[in-house]
Amino acid sequence: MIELHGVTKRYPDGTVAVDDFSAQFPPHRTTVLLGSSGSGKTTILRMVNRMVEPTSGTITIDGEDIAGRDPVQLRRSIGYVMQNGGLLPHRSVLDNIATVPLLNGVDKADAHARARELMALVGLEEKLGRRYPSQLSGGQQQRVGVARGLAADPNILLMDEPFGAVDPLVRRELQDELLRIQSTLAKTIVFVTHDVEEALRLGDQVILLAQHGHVAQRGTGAELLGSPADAFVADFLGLNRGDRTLVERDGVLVDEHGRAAGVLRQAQEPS
Ligand SMILES: Nc1ncnc2c1ncn2[C@@H]1O[C@H](COP(=O)(O)OP(=O)(O)OP(=O)(O)O)[C@@H](O)[C@H]1O
Repeated sequence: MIELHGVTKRYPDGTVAVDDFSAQFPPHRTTVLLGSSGSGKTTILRMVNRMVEPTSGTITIDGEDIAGRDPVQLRRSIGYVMQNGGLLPHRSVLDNIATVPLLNGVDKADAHARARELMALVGLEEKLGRRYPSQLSGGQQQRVGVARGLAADPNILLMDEPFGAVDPLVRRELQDELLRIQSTLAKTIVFVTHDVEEALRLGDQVILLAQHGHVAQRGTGAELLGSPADAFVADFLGLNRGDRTLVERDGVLVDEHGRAAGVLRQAQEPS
């Protein structure tokens, strides 16, 4: 369990990105931080692996305050996937995936063998392993990013708008792939997005943020849709927008004409 208690981040220029944020990210579940640009999602995510240090407040992982952990060791123990993959341009796909195991001292042959397994897991053909990132499509690069995040077999995977830069069809494929992977690996995932549909599809828990990391509402997607806390939440979720009223029916979002407008993630036990 990842727990944040009264966490505030004030950047050196005085910007209060996150103000008194508290939350729990339960194990083996996907928590989505949903919010518009500048609401503090990335800052919250990066405080979990100490890429950003909180100004005040406490973050614990399984009850242990991470302020007492070695930051480099902590960072390497947590998977991190960022928008555009964040791949190293002059390293092959295999080397990119193997980055953290290699840093951890795993020998190259073993690290590459593991990288090849992960390529299969995320749906990449083995022959792509010798290519450089620029020789891949955007969707393939994102798959490499996911494989790299999983390479050290972390319990926790932080994902920062990982599918934001690809077209809607590929985005949907990548979401499906993540759901499939998560149904077997059952990692503790924290996933940042500003896309409502993506949040509803992927999140076991959705935390909708207003500015400064203020929690507008948290719950399952169905809870947010079924009883939005206020006008901001309803508006953000696209409920009651003009002539469009979306309701949830058996896990599917439908409009007033009964047309499907999206799919909700069903809470399920990982197998
Ligand atoms: N290094 C920094 N120095 C100063 N201000 C920062 C820094 N990083 C982020 N901010 C500010 O903190 C606030 C929250 O930013 P953050 O990137 O956490 O939001 P976000 O919700 O992830 O946004 P986006 O979806 O655009 O990535 C914004 O006002 C941003 O300008």
